[in-house]
Formats: sequence, C-alpha cells, structure tokens
Amino acid sequence: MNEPTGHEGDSTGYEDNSAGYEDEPAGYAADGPTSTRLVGARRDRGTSVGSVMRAVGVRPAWLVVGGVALAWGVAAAFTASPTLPTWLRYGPLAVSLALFGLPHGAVDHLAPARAAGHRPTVTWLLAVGVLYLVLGSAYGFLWWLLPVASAALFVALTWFHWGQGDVYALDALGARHLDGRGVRVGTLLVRGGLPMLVPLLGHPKEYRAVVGAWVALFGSEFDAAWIASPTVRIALGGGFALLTIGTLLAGRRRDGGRVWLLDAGETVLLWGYFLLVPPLFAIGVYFCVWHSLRHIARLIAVDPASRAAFRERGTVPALLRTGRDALPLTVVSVLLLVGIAVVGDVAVGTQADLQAAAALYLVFISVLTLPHVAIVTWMDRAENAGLAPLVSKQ
Ligand SMILES: CC1=C(/C=C/C(C)=C/C=C/C(C)=C/C=O)C(C)(C)CCC1
Ligand SMILES: [Fe+2]
Repeated sequence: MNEPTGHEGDSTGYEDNSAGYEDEPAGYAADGPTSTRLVGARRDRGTSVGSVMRAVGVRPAWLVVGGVALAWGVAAAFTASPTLPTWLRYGPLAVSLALFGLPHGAVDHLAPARAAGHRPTVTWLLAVGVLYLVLGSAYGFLWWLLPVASAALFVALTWFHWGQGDVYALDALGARHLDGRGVRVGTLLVRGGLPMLVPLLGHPKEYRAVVGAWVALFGSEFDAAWIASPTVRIALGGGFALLTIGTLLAGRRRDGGRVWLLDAGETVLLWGYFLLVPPLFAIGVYFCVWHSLRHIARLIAVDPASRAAFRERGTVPALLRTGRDALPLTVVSVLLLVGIAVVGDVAVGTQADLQAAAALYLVFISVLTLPHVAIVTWMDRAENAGLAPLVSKQ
C-alpha cells in the first residue's frame, strides 16, 4: 500500500480507501511481559513516532519551559521577589484558547479511530459526540451540586491525564526503563504531580486563590486553609520528593540509558519550574507547549496524512494539517465559552474580573477534560500505551 499524501474530500477528510489505515491497532511492539516499546507509528515507512515526538513534543517544550525557568531564576537573583504584570500572568491561558491548548482536544472526534488504525466514520463521530454530551453535562451538573469535590476531581483528573501524556511521550521516544509496573505507575504519578502538586509547595496563596475562584463561580467558598499550612506542604513535598527520587532510581536500575537521562532531566527541570514560576502563568505555558504539543505529536503520528506531511514537508506543515482538523471544534468551543461568559455576566475589565474569567475558562476545560481523558485512555488501550500494558499483560 502506498503512503497517502494529504487526502482531502469527504466529511472525514478522506476521499478513498487507501489512506494508510490498517484494520488493526499498531504502533507498539511488545518485547517483554510488560513492555510497550514504541517502534514506529504503525510500522510506518520512514517516519517513527519518536522523530515526531522529538521535533514537536520535546524540543519546543524544553526551549520554552527551560527558557522561562532560566529567566525567572535570573530575575529572582536580581530582584528580591519578582512579579509578573497582569497581562503576562493570564497571557498563556488566553493563548491556549487558540494555540495548542484547547485545539489539542478538538481532534478527539477523529483521534480514537486513527489510533485504532481505522478511518473516522460518522459512527465514530457520533460515539465521541454522545460521550462528550453525557460525561460533560454530568460533570457540569456535579460542579453545580458539589463545587469543592468537583474542584478536587479536576485536579486529580489532570494529575492522571498529564501523567499519562508524559508516559506516552517517553514510550514514543523509546523508553526501556518504564517496563516495570512500579516505575510505570510511579512515573505517571510523578509527571502528573509536577504541575498539580509542586505549585502548592512554593505558591500556596495563589494555589488557594485559583481553586477558590473556581468554586466561587458556584457561590461556594474554598476554606481549606490547611492545604497551604507549612506542615502539610512539607509533608506533601517531602513525600512527593521521595516518590520522584525512588521512581527515577528504580527506572535507572531497569535501564539507565539515553531516555532515562531525558526523563530525569525533564523531571528536575519541571520541579524547579513549578516551584519557582507563579502557578497560573507556569501552568498556562506548560499546558500549551508541554502537554498539548506532546499530544499533538501523537495526533500527527496516528494520522497517515499528517505523518506524510511531517515526513515530506516538515514540522510546520504537519502542525497545520492537524490544526485544520482541530479548527471546527476549537471555534465551536470558544463560541460556547463566550456564550456562557455572556449569560453568566463574566467581564474582563478589572483584576477580579480577570480572575473570574480565568476560573470560568478552567471550569469549562474541566468539563471537556473528563470525556477527553476517557478518549485518551481508550487510545492508550488501542495502542497498548500508558497504563494499558499493566492491565492487558496481567
Ligand atoms: C491553573 C492552576 C491550577 C490548576 C490547573 C488545572 C487543573 C488545569 C487543567 C487543565 C487541563 C486538564 C487541560 C487539558 O488537558 C492549580 C494547580 C490548581 C493551582 C495553580 C494554578
Ligand atoms: Fe490532553
């Protein structure tokens, strides 16, 4: 079968049956009892998912997150307590509405079929639509009913999802040290905990304020002063540091090669980054250039047309090709969010307004995140990635 080059045509973007789909999930080759080493997106000729991941998911993330961490470190060395102007603090979150962040989930209607080696059909689109409708509205209702529990669920869900995304990326790069159950689960918990827990250690006030703003949208208050108390933070930070060190050491014992070194380097970078940089800004940047770009690399790798664009024309054409898939539902999502903001009378004039607008956006994201996580977990099963090998190889 020939590799397709940019098929266009019917509603799913394909005009014939030679789009490079095979009726089997692929991309991973098992080489041990719990192993899921990725050996190239569905035995593709010439493009491995590893090269897409390096170009799209790893290099830009290091450049931006490393650059921000460095800039903040330098600023902190020269000023006692550096602060960010308001526009910059909310900037990355605002950018994520259009660039990488929100769009990374707006391909969910096409991605699971592609991950399973199928062409997206109307049945796939309907199934994803119903899933979004059911899980999204259930979670929206839960926010209204139990805001504080819903906020906790959002943090827990993101912890899992961002951890699962990084485990996928490490597998894509050819990690051999994640073959064991403990290291795989530990790595997921460490990678997810870096953005979800570490900001609390260095910036407890802002952490509480952000979560407080979510529940305030529903007329509730987030008291929980205890989570910001030094004792709790020292205990949580100490426990998480032990988990980080234990997981990295256990991984090195399995295989201390190149990808382990990258894993260790990223872990140290993210520890420093989330400890130092103000959380809202740090998470906004991370959401765009770390989590979303790594997922977009995956989207490119599972789509024959994007993969061909990457191989033949490079990174930017491949991103544009995936961006085209993401455009319609990104526009629908932004319109929906603006509609909710108008009905809810959320403005963006003052500082307090901005805090409420950012809270509305994050709660909106949470409602989309529940079905998104279900879909990515389903994709992990189809590609035998994430935690799936631990379940399938028992
Ligand atoms: C902003 C922020 C927080 C949480 C952000 C979350 C939970 C974002 C989730 C985004 C998702 C799930 C995007 C889609 O993949 C914390 C850590 C509570 C406090 C510090 C500031
Ligand atoms: Fe995601």
